[in-house]
Amino acid sequence: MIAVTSGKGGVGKSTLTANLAVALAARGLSVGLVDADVHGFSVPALLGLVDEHGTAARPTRVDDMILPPVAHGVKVISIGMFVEPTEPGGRGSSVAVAWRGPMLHRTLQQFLTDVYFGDLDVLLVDLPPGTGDVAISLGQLLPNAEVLVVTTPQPAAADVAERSGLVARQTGQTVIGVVENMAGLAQPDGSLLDLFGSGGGDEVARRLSEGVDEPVPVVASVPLSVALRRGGDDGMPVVLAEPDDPAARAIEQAAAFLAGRPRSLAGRHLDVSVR
Ligand SMILES: Nc1ncnc2c1ncn2[C@@H]1O[C@H](COP(=O)(O)OP(=O)(O)OP(=O)(O)O)[C@@H](O)[C@H]1O
Repeated sequence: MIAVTSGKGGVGKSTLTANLAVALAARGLSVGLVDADVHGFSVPALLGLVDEHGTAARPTRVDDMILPPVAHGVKVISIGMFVEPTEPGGRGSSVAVAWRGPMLHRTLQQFLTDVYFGDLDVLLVDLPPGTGDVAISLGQLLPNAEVLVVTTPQPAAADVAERSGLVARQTGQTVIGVVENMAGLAQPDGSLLDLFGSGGGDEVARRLSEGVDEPVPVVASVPLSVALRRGGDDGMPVVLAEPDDPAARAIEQAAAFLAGRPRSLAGRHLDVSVR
């Protein structure tokens, strides 16, 4: 169980989580993905699970069980699969979900207990940005989760990203790595354009390594990439659509790190602590 978090929105957390899930599935792992970004769910669209009307694929119900749709080998569940889009032709996330803490907590709990994922090697959870209700709920529901922190290279973003890692740690979760996204864009002349500065990933990793036994590494630095953005818009993740793109390679590096960790949810109950 790996939760992906970020200090603030728009840093590419959902895009990276979707690509990581697909990259892990392509390695032959059995992968589930929970889109817990209930206010800004975008995972169904990123994985091509939204039709031309903006309606996300529906899970199948069998008695009390919810069977998640499968996209590119990944079993996916999202709040976007349970609501109607407000704008025809929207991408699903235009639905305003104005839920407060207890409702979010119950939804997350239901996603983790009633959705039948079968035997999984990895379950990725896309958290909403920040340190709010859902992050804390997840910490309570899944105290054993491991956490990846996504940040941009901007040094100013390091504070909020660090805080999201610290909140995870306070609820007993383990921060296993930092992914830097939106790093330098390669120019035709070979130089790098550091649109969002540089060093943010290293800085967050350094701070989160303070006072813990195992240092927190930067597991990948993913450059700005038109192909990555396009893959998200098309519902065809860049790791499949354009695997030689530098962003796809960086995501593969993060996937290799995750795949190499000793983990198996196979045959294990998810260890959800219901309160
Ligand atoms: N490396 C990148 N290069 C170019 N565009 C990117 C990159 N990473 C993400 N993007 C684009 O940035 C936008 C925000 O990405 P995304 O929705 O994944 O962010 P997020 O952190 O999940 O945001 P939120 O949590 O607020 O929903 C998207 O349009 C996505 O295509």
